[in-house]
Amino acid sequence: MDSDLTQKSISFNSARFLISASRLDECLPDHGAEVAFAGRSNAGKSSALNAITANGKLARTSKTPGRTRLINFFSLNRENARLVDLPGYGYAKVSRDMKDDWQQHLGHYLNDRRCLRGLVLVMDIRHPLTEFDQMMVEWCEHNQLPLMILATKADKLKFGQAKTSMLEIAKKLKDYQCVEHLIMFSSTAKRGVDDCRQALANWLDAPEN
Ligand SMILES: Nc1nc2c(ncn2[C@@H]2O[C@H](COP(=O)(O)OP(=O)(O)OP(=O)(O)O)[C@@H](O)[C@H]2O)c(=O)[nH]1
Ligand SMILES: [Mg+2]
Repeated sequence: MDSDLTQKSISFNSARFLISASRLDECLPDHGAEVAFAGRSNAGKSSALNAITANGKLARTSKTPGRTRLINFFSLNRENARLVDLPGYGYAKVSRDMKDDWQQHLGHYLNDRRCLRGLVLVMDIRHPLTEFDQMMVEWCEHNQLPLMILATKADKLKFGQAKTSMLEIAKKLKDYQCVEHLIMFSSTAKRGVDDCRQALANWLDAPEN
């Protein structure tokens, strides 16, 4: 029988917390399909995950940057399909050592995780494409990893301003093959959630390469 027909369609509402890891060797076995959420501290990664899974309590969010300090894994209704909330980068208030430590573990995860199917790069629509964001885009391009950009907190701008910002982001990214989706997003207003879910389901459904 065609295995695609036997696969359950992915339901994001069924997401559950699995484990937290501070290092690559604490992560779950590298099987199945994962999509990770990366971005600056306070950009809105955990909030985006909560909007996508329609579960406000799934990933912890905070007004204070640096809330997510571990790599958090969330299961979906399909065995071995997972969403991953990564610690934010660029948080200035932690010590240099701690910062290096995180970045190293993040680097290990991104470089070595074979089941990673795509990266969701979350950026505040009012401060898009920071230096670190650009590094992530370059990294995805270099590693041929599909990239989805969520320009979030769109509710903080008037619609016209948000549109202009999207056009500017699109212009800056037009030469990157890795950018598969650029979505105007708001966790608060639930904008872009359906488009994001659709794109995530396609990545998680794709056969292993
Ligand atoms: N208005 C508005 N606020 C948002 C939105 N998304 C997130 N926020 C707020 O932004 C702050 C940071 O959100 P988080 O989701 O915790 O950010 P994060 O990227 O996970 O941060 P770290 O875990 O520190 O890396 C919180 O106060 C959220 O309520 C949004 O779409 N609209
Ligand atoms: Mg977070």
